[in-house]
Amino acid sequence: MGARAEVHAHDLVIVGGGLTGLRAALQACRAGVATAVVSKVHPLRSHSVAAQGGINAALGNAPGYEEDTPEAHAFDTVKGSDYLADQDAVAVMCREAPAAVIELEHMGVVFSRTEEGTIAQRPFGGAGFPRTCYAADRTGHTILHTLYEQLMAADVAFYEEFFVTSLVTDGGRCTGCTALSVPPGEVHAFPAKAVLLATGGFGRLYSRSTNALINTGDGAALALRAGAMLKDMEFVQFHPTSLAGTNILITEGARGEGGILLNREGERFMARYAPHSLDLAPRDVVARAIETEVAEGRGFPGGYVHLDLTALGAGKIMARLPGIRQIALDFAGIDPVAEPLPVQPAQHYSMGGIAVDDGGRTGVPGLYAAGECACVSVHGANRLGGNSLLETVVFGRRAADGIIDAVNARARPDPGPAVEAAAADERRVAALLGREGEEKVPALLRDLKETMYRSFGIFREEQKMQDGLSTLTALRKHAAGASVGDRGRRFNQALVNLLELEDLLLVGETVARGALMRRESRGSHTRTDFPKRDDERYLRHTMAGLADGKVVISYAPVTIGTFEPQERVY
Ligand SMILES: Cc1cc2nc3c(=O)[nH]c(=O)nc-3n(C[C@H](O)[C@H](O)[C@H](O)COP(=O)(O)OP(=O)(O)OC[C@H]3O[C@@H](n4cnc5c(N)ncnc54)[C@H](O)[C@@H]3O)c2cc1C
Repeated sequence: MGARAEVHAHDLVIVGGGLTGLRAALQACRAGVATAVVSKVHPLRSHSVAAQGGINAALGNAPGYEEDTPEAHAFDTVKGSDYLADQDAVAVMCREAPAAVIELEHMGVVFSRTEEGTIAQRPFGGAGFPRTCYAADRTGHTILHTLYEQLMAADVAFYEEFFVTSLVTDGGRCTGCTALSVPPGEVHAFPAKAVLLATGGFGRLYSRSTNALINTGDGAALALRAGAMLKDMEFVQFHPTSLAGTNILITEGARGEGGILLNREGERFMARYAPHSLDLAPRDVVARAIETEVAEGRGFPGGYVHLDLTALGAGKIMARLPGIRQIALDFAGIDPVAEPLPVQPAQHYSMGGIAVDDGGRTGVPGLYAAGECACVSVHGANRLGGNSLLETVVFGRRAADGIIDAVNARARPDPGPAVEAAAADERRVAALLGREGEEKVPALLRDLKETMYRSFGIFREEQKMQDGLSTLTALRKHAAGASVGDRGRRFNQALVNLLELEDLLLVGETVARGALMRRESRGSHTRTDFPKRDDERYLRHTMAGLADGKVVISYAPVTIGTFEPQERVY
């Protein structure tokens, strides 16, 4: 080592090759912006590929539900968010949804069809209409492959297996990033006029998660260290139905198609929690209900309830939920055509993220963010299923549109600061590889995840959270001396895991501090010691920033539009 870092200069560097990153890249390339996509895995292995149930748009294609509108979609979204979403951002997303879905169809996404041949739509939780467009139960896979195909014909540079380690700032402006090329184990410099973070969520902060192993909140940590703010980090979604034990997702589409939840007594218990919406209440409501059934002894030993799809029949399951059937067969040895599935809640989605406006701008000039790593605030305290895929394509495109204008007006930055940052990260990598500490990364990671699940899970309470925060502080100290084990440079996954652990610890602290300071229950943030929503004190966004290396919490107003906050009843 010691040689000068390799330098890759572009107008725009997009960090992340999921749906957000690819949709943004397509837009930027088509406008002639020299664009790079940097991703720690091959883009088609991005977590978006696992999305199952569908993408929302008020197309009104379901027979009998033709009167669906973007306004109805916006209302459901705002109510689902427990009124914490910014209503101007929600209006943008819902208004642009039909065109975004039709655009995907025109690119080649093979959506499932109605009898009439239009895009089929299924009911999803918290939605007043069947609004979720789907490709069986492989919607993310289908869309991601289509966007990737489109990009094969565009002039974009892909850097795969590059782990972004730092954002570069020069005079307060973001002028690129540095990334560890994992195969040789070298840090490269990426000077750029703009950087768009599209790094996905931080699900792997929790011991029970439906997320891919790569979802470690790197983007949020990078942004925070570069001076950007994070927003509403305490709002973490737990999906009600993951396969018990493995926590692989069983899509909400399974209930949308008619699946029902039963406790050990064979009771359709959702009738007690959401008498009108039943199994299709929003996720926060259903996850709490399952957790309560289990806690009160009406679950099955091992902590789960049943999701019964048998009434759907083999034909419907094969046509609409083939992936779910295969998952159940492969990972539980159960055929849902004949038997109910054991399900339990698991962490699923990060509502909070890097604070941005509806053009993806963070507070740091030149730095943008979109998709699950960002918080434009369309999900508030609880996301509705099907709205995340929508967010990726709508706000991925919008961020790119803003960036195109911005980069066209600027000259390329001096690459010097990026080169210096790469050299600094190279020294850091060498130091990490040389550490002799006793602490091992896998054990620290396990403690962190279990702490988060125990202290900042579905039900939260002051003392448990204080204990959790103390453990996080201790874990940060231990991690500062942890050794990597493998000292080699090539494909050093243990090194990547240590870098991810550092990011998760920082992100975890923002979740913890936000949760402790929000003394109310709203959406996914349920405090047993403060069970009511408190609009007077907490109808506001939690903002987390870094000052002298410490997480500092402040608050920002919520944008209310036509929908006045009301009690949520389902
Ligand atoms: C199992 C499952 C099913 C889902 N189903 C649905 C659904 O049906 N409908 C719906 O609306 N939502 C669904 N969601 C949510 C939705 O899939 C995600 O929110 C969305 O796909 C996120 O897309 P993204 O582009 O923002 O991030 P991702 O797809 O997670 O992509 C992140 C990218 O960032 C890269 N990256 C991260 N860190 C770094 C780093 N340090 N350096 C370089 N690259 C980095 C990764 O390599 C990856 O390419 C589901 C989620 C799960 C877990």
